[in-house]
Amino acid sequence: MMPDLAPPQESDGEARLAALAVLAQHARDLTDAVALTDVPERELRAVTAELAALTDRLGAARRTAPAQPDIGPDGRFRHLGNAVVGDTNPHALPLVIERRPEGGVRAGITFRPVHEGPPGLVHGGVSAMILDHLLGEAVAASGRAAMTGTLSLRYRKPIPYGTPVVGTAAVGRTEGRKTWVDGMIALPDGTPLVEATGLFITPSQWAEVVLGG
Ligand SMILES: CCCCC/C=C\C/C=C\C/C=C\C/C=C\CCCC(=O)SCCNC(=O)CCNC(=O)[C@H](O)C(C)(C)COP(=O)(O)OP(=O)(O)OC[C@H]1O[C@@H](n2cnc3c(N)ncnc32)[C@H](O)[C@@H]1OP(=O)(O)O
Repeated sequence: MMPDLAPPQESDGEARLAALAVLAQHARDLTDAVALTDVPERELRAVTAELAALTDRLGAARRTAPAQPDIGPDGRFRHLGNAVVGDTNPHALPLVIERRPEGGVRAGITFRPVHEGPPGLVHGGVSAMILDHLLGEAVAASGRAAMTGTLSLRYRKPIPYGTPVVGTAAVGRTEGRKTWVDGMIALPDGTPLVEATGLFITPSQWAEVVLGG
């Protein structure tokens, strides 16, 4: 059995979810502003007090988990609370993933200063997270659903933040519940920056629905 999609919470009207997505975007902008601010200490303390009050207001009604996967108004699977693609998750870039007509997936990515690893460059763990997700989406685009079993990365060149790069992934081969997937993050001219290969496993409990037995 596949995990059931969560029944929508009564308060999850589309207008509220759209408002939450706007709030999440402001929270992303806030994290960038925090990472880059150079205002004096007194101003930092004043902003901190205002933020603490806002955190309390949002916490007045609090769930135990972010938005769970559901089917959006366009009839497509979505996961608004996901750390990579979730519109209502401030941690998400959020990545917008297209399915390519020739197979596989593609996403334009612009990393931000909050993704800093080596000075001035993107953290390798952040690019690994993005590639993990892209590989998983390529598996889903091929008509399967699976979890990462192994993920192997080759960091060829550092990724600059602030400049657009491109992520791609496509399924290589399948064998029973196993799906091998390759992907990369590259410059727009195709120069590879990080290459990934992963083995994704369809959990035995999902196999009947996903693979027909
Ligand atoms: C993640 C999606 C959730 C949403 C689901 C709903 C709908 C899906 C639709 C769309 C989704 C769209 C996009 C998804 C996007 C992103 C994906 C993000 C991916 C992640 O971020 S996901 C988190 C990290 N991931 C884990 O948290 C996995 C933890 N783990 C487990 O949950 C189990 O461990 C599991 C399921 C891996 C296997 O469990 P199992 O019981 O089903 O399989 P079993 O043990 O029977 O092994 C069968 C054969 O696979 C081999 N095998 C097993 N495990 C292996 C491994 N790790 N490496 C190499 N080979 C392995 C065995 O050696 C055997 O091989 P053999 O048959 O040859 O002997």
